[in-house]
Amino acid sequence: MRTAYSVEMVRAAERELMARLPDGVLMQRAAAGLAAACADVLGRVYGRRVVLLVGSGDNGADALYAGARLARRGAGVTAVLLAPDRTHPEALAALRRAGGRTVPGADAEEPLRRADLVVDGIVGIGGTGGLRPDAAALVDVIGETRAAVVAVDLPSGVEADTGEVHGSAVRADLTVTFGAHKPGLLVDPAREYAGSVRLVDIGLAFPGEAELEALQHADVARLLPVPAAESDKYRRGVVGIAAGSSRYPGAAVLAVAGALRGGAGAVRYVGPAGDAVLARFPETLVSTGTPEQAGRVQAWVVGPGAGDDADAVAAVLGTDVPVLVDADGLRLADRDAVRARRAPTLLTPHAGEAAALLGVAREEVEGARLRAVRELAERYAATVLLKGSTTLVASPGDGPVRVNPTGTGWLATAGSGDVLSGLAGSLLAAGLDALDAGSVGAYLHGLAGRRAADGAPVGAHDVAEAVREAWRDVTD
Ligand SMILES: NC(=O)C1=CN([C@@H]2O[C@H](COP(=O)(O)OP(=O)(O)OC[C@H]3O[C@@H](n4cnc5c(N)ncnc54)[C@H](OP(=O)(O)O)[C@@H]3O)[C@@H](O)[C@H]2O)[C@@H](O)CC1
Ligand SMILES: [K+]
Repeated sequence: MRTAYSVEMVRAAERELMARLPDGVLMQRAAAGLAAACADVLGRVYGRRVVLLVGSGDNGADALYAGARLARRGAGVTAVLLAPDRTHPEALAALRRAGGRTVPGADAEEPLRRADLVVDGIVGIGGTGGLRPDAAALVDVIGETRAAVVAVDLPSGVEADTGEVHGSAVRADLTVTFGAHKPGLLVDPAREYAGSVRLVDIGLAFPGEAELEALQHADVARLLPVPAAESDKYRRGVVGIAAGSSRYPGAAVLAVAGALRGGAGAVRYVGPAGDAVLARFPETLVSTGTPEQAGRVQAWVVGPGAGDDADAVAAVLGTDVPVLVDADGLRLADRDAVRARRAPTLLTPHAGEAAALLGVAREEVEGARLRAVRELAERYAATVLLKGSTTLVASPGDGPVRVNPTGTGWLATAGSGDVLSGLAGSLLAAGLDALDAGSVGAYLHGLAGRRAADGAPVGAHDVAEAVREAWRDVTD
């Protein structure tokens, strides 16, 4: 499991460790890791031109100490001091001893334009709000150069705890982060500014819960249902799909396609698209009538392509088995009925649907995904999977939010969400709890999207087909 910790927890871990170590040890560990990463980016250090952007805090000090290491290996290092009077004195002295030179912020443009590498030490976890104007002006210049950009701890200007970006921020090729990932490094839009992320272990220990968790192959393999020798379809779980309409029969087919690959023992379909479903998947148990009249089901998926069938949504919410609500179902679901449920409920909105549920603009959700997903989970007293450029899954309360690491832009294709709802619903029927079903479903779905795309556009149907390949990848 990969984890990310809030600034508050990183600070607490830092205090605890610093109390037991001589002064400056942590910063030297950070600087050594940072310098090594910069050397990797440069390939050859000797003779290369490195510009450090140095703010007034310890983030700038890390940059200075790493710059000193690079200067000792023959790089030409120039430090741009944004706050010359408040620069970390020892770190500055170390850079000067190593032969580095300094310039004030006003003279940054010329060295920046000639740089091979820019090290962003403007601000780290101590930053709040967007960058100040002098720092923001430098960011604009970096954007015009060919230099590689390495961010220290975080790209300056992004919010460490939320992944929000207010105003301009540094766009890095690589972010070297210390002690733990910060939430912003894993959540868009900030994640996109971070480039690739390298974690330098400086010895911090975290007794409490993480803010974010990202499943890895081994975690998913552990959670995936495996049929036992004596399994029958009911023990493996039957998932009911109440989806599709005469206008959107395809949504039903795709949800069933996902459900068949999710590990349930059987898929039951209820709705007006039974013929289309059977034509494609003869193994489906199709019933006409309402969800209450269908046979035994261990979890329901309701909503994809459902049009205005509010009765089906209400009927499914009234059952005492786990329920996944997606697409039209989200609009039709009564909030109090969701809140009143005792069995697990998983809502799977994309940003537009989440915005409608929260009564805000879509951009607001996209700019603050973590906040939006937690807020929805509280309001609905349900687990919420927020789809998009970073898919997040949150249950009510303060526990860690799951962030999906396998997403790909290729999944932004019509019907892809229907496949995910079937897949995650199937995992619910197989006995996973809502947080696990949502995050394992998103993981497999993302991997399947990558597998199916392999660098070229895909349709949702291809993604469903590739889920088995993804499953094998994970359990291999
Ligand atoms: N945690 C650890 O274990 C370790 C942490 N380490 C390192 O320490 C870093 C944290 O250092 P930190 O606490 O000194 O804060 P930091 O990020 O440098 O920023 C504070 C300065 O920035 C300024 N400033 C604020 N907002 C701003 C803005 N929007 N735009 C521009 N400027 C802004 C603010 O100025 P002021 O408000 O005072 O004018 C203040 O002086 C951390 O990220 C990591 O790199 C490692 O060395 C080793 C172990
Ligand atoms: K930084």
